This record gives sequence, structure tokens and C-alpha cells, in this order.
Amino acid sequence: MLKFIRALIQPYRRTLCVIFLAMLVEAGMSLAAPWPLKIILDDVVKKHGQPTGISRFMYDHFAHGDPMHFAAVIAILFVVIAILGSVASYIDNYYTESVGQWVAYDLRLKVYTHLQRLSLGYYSTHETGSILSTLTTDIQTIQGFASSQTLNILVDMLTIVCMLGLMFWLNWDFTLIALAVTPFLLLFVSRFKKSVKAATHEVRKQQSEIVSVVQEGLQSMQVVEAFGQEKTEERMLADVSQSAVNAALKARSVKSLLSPVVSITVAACTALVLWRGSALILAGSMSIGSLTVYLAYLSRFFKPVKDLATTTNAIAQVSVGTERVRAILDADGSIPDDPNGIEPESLRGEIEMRHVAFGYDAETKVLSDVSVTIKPGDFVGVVGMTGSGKSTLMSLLPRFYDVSSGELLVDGEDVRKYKLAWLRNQIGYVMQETILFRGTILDNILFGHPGATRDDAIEAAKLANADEFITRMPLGYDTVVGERGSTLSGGQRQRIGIARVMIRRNPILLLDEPTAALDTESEKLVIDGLEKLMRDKTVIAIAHRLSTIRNANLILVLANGVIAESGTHEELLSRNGIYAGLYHVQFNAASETATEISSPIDQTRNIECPVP
Ligand SMILES: Nc1ncnc2c1ncn2[C@@H]1O[C@H](COP(=O)(O)OP(=O)(O)OP(=O)(O)O)[C@@H](O)[C@H]1O
Repeated sequence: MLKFIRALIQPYRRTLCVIFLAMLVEAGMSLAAPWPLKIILDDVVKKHGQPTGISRFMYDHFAHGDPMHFAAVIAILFVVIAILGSVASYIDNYYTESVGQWVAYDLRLKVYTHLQRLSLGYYSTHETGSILSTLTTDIQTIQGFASSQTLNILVDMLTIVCMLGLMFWLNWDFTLIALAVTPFLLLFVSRFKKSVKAATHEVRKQQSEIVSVVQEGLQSMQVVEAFGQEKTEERMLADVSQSAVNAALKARSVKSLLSPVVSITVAACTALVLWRGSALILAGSMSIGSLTVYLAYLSRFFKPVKDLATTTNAIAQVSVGTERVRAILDADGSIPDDPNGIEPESLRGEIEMRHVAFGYDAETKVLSDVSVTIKPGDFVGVVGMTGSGKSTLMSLLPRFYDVSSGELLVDGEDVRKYKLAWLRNQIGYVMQETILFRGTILDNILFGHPGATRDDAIEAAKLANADEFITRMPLGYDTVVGERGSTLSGGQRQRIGIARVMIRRNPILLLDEPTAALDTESEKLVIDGLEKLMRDKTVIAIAHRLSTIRNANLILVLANGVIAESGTHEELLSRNGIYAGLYHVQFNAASETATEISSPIDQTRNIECPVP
């Protein structure tokens, strides 16, 4: 963990040096603080012998042998010590906060960048809520620790060593008695460390569960309300909250024991020192001033020990936070990106699959042996039962996942030979539902090609049949859409989605049933937009409604992980196989529906592939 934190604070080592120096001054001033009192008590008030050492020097040179002058000098010294300590403390706090903030900034970006590189498979097995919680709470915990605690521990150690030296110098056998209890205290602190860490782990786990439940609930509010499941959601939150409270209370019973145990030990030591000290003063072998310094040091000596006890808690929290952050950073699911990957000027759009196999896990293959060649400019339809692997097949092209075996070639080169970002930039993707981001409609269209202009975006929107509804809005292209585009209809979102892809001018286009969720009226407008988008591109379109791919140059029928049939619509019908079966089921169902409701619409529309 320390190695990880050291790497994080490495870029700020200069500032850390300043903080460390400030901390040293602070520690020095805290060591010096009780001495003016001792000098006043022993050398001014009680005139306990003649001042010696540095005290003698000040007495002779600054006070000209006058006790009241000397008292004034010591009073000024007291203020100077306080000012130096305060200035050092200001510098320490000021820079500590800035280092902490920048460390958190770096870490947040590092984790987020890594998350973006991970293959989509990572997100199927990890909860978004837990990731969110790590990006916020865990990083915040590390932020506090990285900047202040690491140095604090160092300075605490240094202060302890210096104090011990001074205490032994004042009265060594007395010091031994007072500190006899320290090893037991340290043992106690370290024994508790393990249980505090385990308890903290559980608390963080439960806290991120809360984020997961709330996040999922808020995102699915419409479904929750539609099914009247508000109570179920509330109960789920109550359950995880209860577990979080239980875990926190369990951690509390461990944590709250530390501080009182240390305080009682300190009180016992102080009592011993008071009792023994009084005896030594009465016997004339110790001055009142020395006892005062002794008492002040004793409380200060145990403060770092006490700090170390509370730091145990902070260390437990930060090590749990670090483990969670590292679990993300060490996740090895990223799609490899060849640093010497090629980035040709343009792409013709030829796609070839050679014995491609793929499975989300090692046991189950979704695709077992797929081979096909798609010529540039071809329109290819992919059909098959639900779960047959159509979307999976498509997701291999932009390398959301890499093939398990076989080869996937684009323009004759293995997709892994291209630079990943470049490859993805060549591919336009229109999905069943377009996800929009919070921002203006213009921002959402430009998301497809951030370098494009407002005019480019308007032109794309016109081609996608989106311009007419956008310009009817009071703020037009500057209208702000809600989270995930919730303020627009499904058809409007799809048309913005098409404009977003249109603006990219990609040679390859992937359509994952973009009209599936639309009514007939919206569908017409979307299809019209899509037809313009598809011109001169290699298009692979998944279709449940077979009418949408009737004109495809090639239709692939996926079944049992292989291409069971392929050909044009007419060829496949005449073969009388799976495709013909699917077509007849849709056609007959549509005829029945059409007879029942006398619908004028395309008879094969709105009837989907049967679910097995
Ligand atoms: N992220 C994932 N992790 C694990 N398994 C997955 C994942 N996505 C899909 N699958 C599984 O892979 C198989 C193929 O899914 P895929 O979505 O490719 O089918 P599809 O033909 O597109 O289905 P549909 O027509 O219903 O959209 C299914 O059995 C599905 O459960």
C-alpha cells in the first residue's frame, strides 16, 4: 500500500519537502513550548540556583542580570515560539490540502481512464454502484491520507524520539518508570489494527451496496413506478442500509475502545509522574520547572501514540480504499491496443470472418465457427432466434470483445493490427435505443464527431429527419435534454442517434435493430434517415423484422453458433429452411393481425422472430 501511495505522491515531492520542513518546525516548536514556563518557574520566580546554559546566556546578554527584564525576554520568546509554530502550521495545512486535492485528481483520472479501456465484459461482472463508490469515497479517503497522514506519522515518530531524548536528559530513571507501559500500549494498538481493518472493509462494502441500490433504483424509476414496486425498492434500500448500519456499529465497538484505553493509560502514567515528581521536588532533587516540562512532554509524548491509535483507523480505511482502487486498476480486462497499430488514410469497408469463435466465458461458446466475407458497400442482414449471438457477432467488429479463436479482418488486416481508437472511429453504431447525454441537442450530435461544426450538425440532423422536430423546440439545437435523453421520445432519440452517426461519415455502419422500439410513424422517419445514412457504406444490420432487410445483398442466419444459412431474401425463401420458416411465421401472423384490424401497414412489420 505504501508503495502505491508513494507512487501517487511522487510528482509532488517538492511540495512535500516544504510540508515536511514546516512539520519539523511545528514539532520543534511544540518541543520548545514548555521551556519558557520552566525558565520562569525555576530561574525567575524561584531563583532555583543560577541560570545555566542558554538560560544564563540570555540572562546576561538580553536582561543585563535584571530578573524582570529576563521575564520579559522569556515572555517574548514564548510568543515567538507560538508565532513560528503557527506559521509552520499554516504552511503545512495549506500545502497538505493542495497535495491531497491533486493526488485525488490524478487518481480519479487514472481510474476512470483505466475503466474506459476495460472491455465491456468487466461491466457485466462488476456493479456500477460499487465502481462509483470507489471513484468518489475511496479516492477521497486516500486523498486525506496521502497528503497528511504519511508525513504526520513520520513527524510523530521524530517528535517521540526527540522527546524521549530530552526526557532522559532531564531524569532518566524517572522516564523509565513513566514509559514502562508504552510497549503494552503499542501491542494493544497493533492487536486492534486487524479487527479495525476487517470491520472497515465490511462498512465500505455495505456503503457501496447502498450506492448500487440507489443508482439502479433511480435509473429504473419508470419501470419501478409502472410495476408499482416502490415498496420493494424501499425495502431493498432499507435492507442494505440496515446492513451498513450494523457493519458500522460493529466497527464502532472496536474503534471506540482504542481512544479510551490510550487516555486511561496516559492518565495512569501522569498520576505516577505527579506522585513521584512531588517526592523528588520535596527531596530537592528535581525543580518544579522540570516537573512542568516533564508533564507537558508526557502528554505530548502520548499524543503521537494516541494519534498512532487513531491513525490505525485511518490506515485501515485507506488500505481498504487502496485495495478497492487497485482492484479496478489491476483488472486485466482491457482490450490490447497495439502501440504500433496501423492507421490507414481510409477504409474500403471489406469485412471477413474466418472460423471466428467467441464466448463470454471459457465454458460457453456463443459463436463456434463463423466464416463470411462482406464486400465494401454491401448491405448485410443478420437474423436468428433471440440469444443466437447476433449482437455478439456485431460487437466483435469495434473490438468491444476480441475473438476467442479465428480471425476477423477488415480490408484484409486483422482488426487487432489497427489502432483501437482509429478502428472504432471508422465504425458508426446505431443501437436499439440511443442513449443521449445531459447537454444540448447540438452537443449530443457533435458527440459523434467533436471536431465538426454547428452547420455540419444541422446538415446531419436534416438528413436524419431530426431537424424538423428540433427547430420546433423553443431553443432549437440548444435545447437541453434530460439525463439519458429522457425529455425526448424514442423516435426523436433515434433520429438524433442517426444524426450523431451521420456526422462521422464512417465507411462501416452497424445497425442493431434501430427501429425495434418505435411506432410505425416514427419508424418511417427513422428508416428514411437510415437509408440516407447507409448510402455507400458497408452495412451490417440485425433484424427481427425481416421486412427491414429484404433488400440486403446478403442475409446471414445465425443458429447454434454458426451461420446456418446465407443468401439473398429470395434465395433463402426458395431454400425453405430456417429463414423461410421465420418469414412464414411472421407473414402469417401479420396476415392474421391485418385481417383482424385491417391494418394498412406492411404485413411483415411488427412481428418479431419467435422466442424459442
Ligand atoms: N455481456 C454478456 N456476458 C455474458 N453473456 C452474455 C453477454 N451478452 C450476451 N450474453 C449471452 O450471449 C448469448 C448471445 O447474446 P446476444 O445478445 O448476442 O444475442 P442476440 O441474438 O443479439 O439476442 P437478441 O435477439 O435477443 O438481441 C446469450 O445467451 C446471452 O445470454
